[in-house]
Amino acid sequence: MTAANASLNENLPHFDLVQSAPAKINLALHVIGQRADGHHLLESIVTFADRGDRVGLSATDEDRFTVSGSFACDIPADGPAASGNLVLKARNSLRALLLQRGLPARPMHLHLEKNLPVASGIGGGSADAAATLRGLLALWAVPPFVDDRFSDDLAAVALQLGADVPMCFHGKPLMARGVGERTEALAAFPAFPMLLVNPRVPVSTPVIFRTLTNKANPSLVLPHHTVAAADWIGALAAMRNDLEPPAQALAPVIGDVSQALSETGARLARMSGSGATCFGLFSDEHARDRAAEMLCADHPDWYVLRCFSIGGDHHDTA
Ligand SMILES: C[C@](O)(CO)[C@H](O)COP(=O)(O)OP(=O)(O)OC[C@H]1O[C@@H](n2ccc(N)nc2=O)[C@H](O)[C@@H]1O
Ligand SMILES: Nc1ncnc2c1ncn2[C@@H]1O[C@H](COP(=O)(O)OP(=O)(O)OP(=O)(O)O)[C@@H](O)[C@H]1O
Repeated sequence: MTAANASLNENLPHFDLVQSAPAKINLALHVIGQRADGHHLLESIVTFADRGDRVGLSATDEDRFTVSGSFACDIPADGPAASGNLVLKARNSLRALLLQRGLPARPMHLHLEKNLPVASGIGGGSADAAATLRGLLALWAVPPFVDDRFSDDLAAVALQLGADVPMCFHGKPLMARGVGERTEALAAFPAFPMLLVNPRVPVSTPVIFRTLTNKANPSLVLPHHTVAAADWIGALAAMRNDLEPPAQALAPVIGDVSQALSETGARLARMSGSGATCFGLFSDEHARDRAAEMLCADHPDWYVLRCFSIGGDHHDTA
């Protein structure tokens, strides 16, 4: 398992290292089966926004955890509840893995800047966990090949933290399979001007999977040939998010969000993950910004984030 690059960030200047934890977007998500343990088998085209949460890390004498950001109030962060935070779960799991091998994992101050809405289908908690793993691997100076099994054990730790954590650890456009743990880079995948819109209704992932009735949908067909950036939108439009019907049944406003995105000029609008956030892909930045202004004026209570989706390592511009 290889991690996306670490990045220093000027807005959290007091930390030794700042890792970005970008929003994850399921551009298409097909549910094609179910395992005996109840987990669903998925095929998903996933990309990431250039915006998200941030995790600051600094070596210190005693472990600490602090939070800030617009959505800090919505996550477990204080007292015993804090141990349920995916940042601390990630730290504890990685530390246990290193200690098993006799490697040090010294105390750390971890700070989470929570900018993404919680339980919103854009993998905020998973992104935070993946960013924590990346940052700790760097600051704990874990040698790239601890032993033969380390990479497999690290992958297992990531998956145990959440089905979305392996893809967030990868951090670049990808095709995910299995329950989300098998990732394959989409190196030529384009970047798009994008809006993320959430009606501020939290949606529980387990509830959506539980209420899903159609568990054996047609497979996702990736284009065989190299697709020009602009043609990807057409290819994606022929795909689906199979979690959208159960999510809309639970939160009908998701349909309103998707429709509003289409009506304001999105070339493709769809729900991400288990909802309720919907993404809109736009032909250019101006069209995206006009749409954002209209959506904010018509729905002042919705969360609207202007961003770009990131492209693969070898992408052309859309
Ligand atoms: C909907 C997606 O976001 C798409 O990327 C993911 O499949 C969900 O990823 P996640 O939020 O990290 O999910 P987890 O925290 O691992 O799982 C929450 C619950 O969702 C259900 N779950 C999750 C993933 C999966 N492939 N099948 C499932 O049935 C299980 O009931 C599980 O207990
Ligand atoms: N750092 C964290 N950020 C967000 N949620 C967290 C965090 N730690 C624990 N949680 C808990 O995880 C649950 C899911 O939150 P999250 O925001 O990751 O959901 P999501 O965006 O729907 O994820 P996905 O797209 O992976 O299904 C919430 O109940 C929340 O309380």
